[in-house]
Amino acid sequence: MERKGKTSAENLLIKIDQYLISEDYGFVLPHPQTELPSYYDPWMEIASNLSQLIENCQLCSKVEKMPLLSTHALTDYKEQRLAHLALGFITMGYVWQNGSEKAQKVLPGTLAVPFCKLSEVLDLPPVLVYADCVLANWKKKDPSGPLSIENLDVIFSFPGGETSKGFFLVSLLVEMAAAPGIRAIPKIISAMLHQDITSLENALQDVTSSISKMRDAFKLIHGYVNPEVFFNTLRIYLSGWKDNPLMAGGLLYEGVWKTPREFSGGSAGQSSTLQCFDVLLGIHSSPESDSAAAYLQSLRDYMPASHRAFIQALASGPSLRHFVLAAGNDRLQEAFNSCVSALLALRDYHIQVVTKYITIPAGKQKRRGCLFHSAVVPLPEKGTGGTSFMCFLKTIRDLTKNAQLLDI
Ligand code: HEM
Ligand SMILES: Nc1ccc(Cl)cc1-c1cn[nH]n1
Repeated sequence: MERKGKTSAENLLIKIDQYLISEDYGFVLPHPQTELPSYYDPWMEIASNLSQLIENCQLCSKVEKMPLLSTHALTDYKEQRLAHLALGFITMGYVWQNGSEKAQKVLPGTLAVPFCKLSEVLDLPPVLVYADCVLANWKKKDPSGPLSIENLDVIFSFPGGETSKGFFLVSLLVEMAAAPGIRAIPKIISAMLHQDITSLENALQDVTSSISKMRDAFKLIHGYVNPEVFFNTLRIYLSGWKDNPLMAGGLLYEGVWKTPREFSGGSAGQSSTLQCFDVLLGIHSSPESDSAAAYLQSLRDYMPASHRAFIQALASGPSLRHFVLAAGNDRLQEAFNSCVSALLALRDYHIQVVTKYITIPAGKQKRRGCLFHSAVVPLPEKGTGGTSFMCFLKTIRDLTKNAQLLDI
């Protein structure tokens, strides 16, 4: 998709579908494939019945009896994304089926070998990523119906039933709300290159409106995700094995690598949407000096390669911040600051949600005196009860706040 000899700005003016970004769906995979050729039935049967197999303690034996399948028949991109999604769900289910304190440390070769081969083809890590369980894990119930949560379903889910489904579908609707903002980005680049202030102002208003609609979609979380089920069940299955005290050294991928390998768990920090808007607005643009920014930047390795390339092209293009500052135009600066304010409001709202869905249930669990381990988000208490992930979120929030352009 990158054309040699073109500047990154000109590359961005290539239609975004060259980066496998949809005009209508943004980074969401449009109309994901829901079936694989029957040769892959052993994978699809397990992934489609994961919760029941875990509940009946049958997952281990099913995986270990799985035939070693070749990935060669997976030639179409949407087939490959569905297969990575299915193997990702099976892998998380297999590792965490006995709870976070009794993680399986070895992934059987019948799963590890095809998962790693397919991950290499897609340039994704061999772990369930956000692009799997949110962006490629959806279908309409009634194909002629609306893109509403009532008419959407997931392809695969974890234990935690409706909460698992709701968490992925609410995230999907947040991503879909971003589409108008993402398709405004090439218009912004073009307006800067052509010194077109009016078009730039209009495109920035599209970004603001889109981010506001993301927050509206986010509010659905309260009606579809239960805090206790999220905290005690779903969160565990999204856990990774990087810097995870419960899986020191990571997971051994049998038949692939001789030593265990570390990979992070699923996180919306892997969302190309939020990282795009951060780069566009020049938020936390110094990973060398800011560990939170460095952590987020490291998660780009967990994004589809073409989406990662789009963010990199955006980051190496003309600075919107500098353009707006140099223009010395009040209305343009207001339009820029409205984008930042909308993103700040989204992050503030997110922190409120995290308090309801993690901090409060964690406090209840502590008061119940349970041995407390968190896998998906290590929750070491820090000083005055400030946890590392909450400090991380507030750092990113504050970096967003500081991105406002001061009055001319
Ligand atoms: C029950 C709901 C949610 C909880 C408990 C939650 C929790 C967290 C936690 C603990 C982190 C920091 C650690 C990490 O990276 O995993 C985080 C990061 C993040 N979450 Fe969520 N989250 C929730 C829903 C969402 C949704 C629906 C979105 C948007 C689709 C989202 C977007 C993000 C982003 C973009 C980050 C990276 C930090 C940032 O850019 O601000 N979260 N979330
Ligand atoms: N919304 C999400 C959906 C899926 C997965 Cl795997 C993670 C998240 C998330 C949210 N915040 N941090 N991670």
